Amino acid sequence: MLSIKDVEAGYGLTPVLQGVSIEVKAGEIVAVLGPNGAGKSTLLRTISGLVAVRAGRIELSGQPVTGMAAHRIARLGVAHVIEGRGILPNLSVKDNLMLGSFLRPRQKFMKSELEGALEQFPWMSSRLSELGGRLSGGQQQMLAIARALLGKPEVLLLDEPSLGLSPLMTDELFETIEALRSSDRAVLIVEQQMHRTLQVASRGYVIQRGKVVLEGSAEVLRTDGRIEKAYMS
Ligand SMILES: Nc1ncnc2c1ncn2[C@@H]1O[C@H](COP(=O)(O)OP(=O)(O)OP(=O)(O)O)[C@@H](O)[C@H]1O
Repeated sequence: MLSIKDVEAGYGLTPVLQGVSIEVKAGEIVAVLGPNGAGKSTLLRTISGLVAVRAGRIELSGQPVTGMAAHRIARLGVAHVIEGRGILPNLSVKDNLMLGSFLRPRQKFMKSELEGALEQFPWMSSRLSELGGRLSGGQQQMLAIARALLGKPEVLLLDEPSLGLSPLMTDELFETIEALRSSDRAVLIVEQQMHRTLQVASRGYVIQRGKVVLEGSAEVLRTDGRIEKAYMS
């Protein structure tokens, strides 16, 4: 579904990703872990076209998207829930949700789609007319995810969704993420909460200084002491 091969990317003169290769198949939740500044967010930004690819290639369901503009990549089915939620605080919850369907201009925003989203996030039903900015941090994060899902993405990129959430909201968020597993969607999640993430992911990659230093099944990574080392050094 999503294939990243030998990708290099960075900002100005600073190289960040240095030959990163990652695969995410449909139906998988794959974790990207690693210390602060390793390049995890840069990896997601490179996939969604917000940061330019300097070398290597990115394919989406076999189609090359390397160097494509971000809006085209989004249209091909990549939804990026950026770090820090990114909802529009002055729009209602419903309007925020409706923005999720803008990628499919020829289709009307179906009532049934909204109902589908609300089934997944039942608490939203009673808050549809409230301003997004009045929701708690965790609820805003769920709203950002619900909005991304309304675009019916093939690939969902989640950047540190638990950042700043209370332990209770974090529990709820991880339950939501686990429920995102579906046979036709690939999810790539960047998280600091290593153990929690490896409970919902099937596989993971550990990035250190812009390189993949460890990869494997979540089960193996959970018990691999090298993962802690990668965080320390
Ligand atoms: N917009 C930017 N301009 C210049 N350098 C940047 C920019 N964004 C990130 N960097 C640098 O790129 C490197 C990788 O940052 P990135 O945010 O991808 O790391 P990360 O692994 O996601 O870490 P964190 O968990 O702290 O967000 C860091 O050295 C960071 O300072």
